[in-house]
Amino acid sequence: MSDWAPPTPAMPPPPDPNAPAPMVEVTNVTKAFGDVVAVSDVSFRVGPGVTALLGPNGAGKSTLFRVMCGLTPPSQGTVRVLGADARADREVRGRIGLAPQQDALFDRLSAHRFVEIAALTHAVSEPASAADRALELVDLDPRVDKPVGSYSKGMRQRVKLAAALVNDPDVLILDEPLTGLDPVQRNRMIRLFHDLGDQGKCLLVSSHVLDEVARIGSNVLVIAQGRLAASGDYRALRRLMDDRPLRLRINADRPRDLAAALVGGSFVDGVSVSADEVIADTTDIDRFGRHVAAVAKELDVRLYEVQPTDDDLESVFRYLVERRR
Ligand SMILES: Nc1ncnc2c1ncn2[C@@H]1O[C@H](COP(=O)(O)OP(=O)(O)OP(=O)(O)O)[C@@H](O)[C@H]1O
Repeated sequence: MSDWAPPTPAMPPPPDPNAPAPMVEVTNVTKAFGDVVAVSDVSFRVGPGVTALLGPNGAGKSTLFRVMCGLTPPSQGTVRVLGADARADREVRGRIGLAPQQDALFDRLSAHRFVEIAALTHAVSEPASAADRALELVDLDPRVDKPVGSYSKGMRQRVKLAAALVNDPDVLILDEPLTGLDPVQRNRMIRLFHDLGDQGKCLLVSSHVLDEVARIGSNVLVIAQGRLAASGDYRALRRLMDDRPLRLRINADRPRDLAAALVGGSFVDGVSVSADEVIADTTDIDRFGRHVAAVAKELDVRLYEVQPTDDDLESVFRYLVERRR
């Protein structure tokens, strides 16, 4: 998954015989809760390194992660982690580390005890020293004996990550691990992800923040409304997003005159007008902006504001989902 790839169709493409074996392989996975389809026909493969799973709240990221870890069965489709079905294969389950989104820590325990318990559940030998090492990896002092209930949000995130790391897993599934971290902690954490990826581990890291994703990893899976909306290299994805149609709101003193002059003009895909504004669609924002300014000058129309109406992340996701249909 190093280059831009169109979204995976219902049938995944045949595997490249020269590609390394995927560490996680999700094939046509659907997960429904009654009438709610949380994940819909998602397919992808990932290998070693860091892959970001980007999607707005409610997109299905946590559900997909839970299915991948074998915590809940898919309604349809298959998941293979390290070549096996995590639900059926105990050994493989032990090679997956999950840091869930929920802040499910036992508040009265110390961080060390919490992580040590995680080590015990994985039957790690010498759980106390494994907990020391995992806490040190995430920059927490294992000797601190305070209850985790007194920790900051960022520290609690790191305790969860230490618990996920304690059995030295090959596959790490991290659900919104950067939430609540300050910029310094965030940078350290991202560096740690890359170090682990460089060691050959497979990390899947979810986020709903587009700009954060660029730093998490160059490989990105975008999930929206339960579907895989796009996958591939972050820069290609960003270009695709930048090329998407934009809807602009133009406030001017004579909107009707301006709209009439814009209809059919260069870089204008559509125009509508109301009492006090023009709404215009374009796929070339820079040239469109220059065109509007030139037209307004020619007509002696006063421009107050030219603003995207839908330049938010939700619209990006909508666009990506719609172009798949
Ligand atoms: N156990 C469940 N029962 C019913 N519906 C569920 C269940 N778990 C998730 N859903 C629904 O599935 C959809 C996807 O939720 P999910 O938590 O996977 O999304 P997400 O991308 O992780 O978002 P968030 O970051 O807000 O948790 C949502 O509509 C959610 O309400």
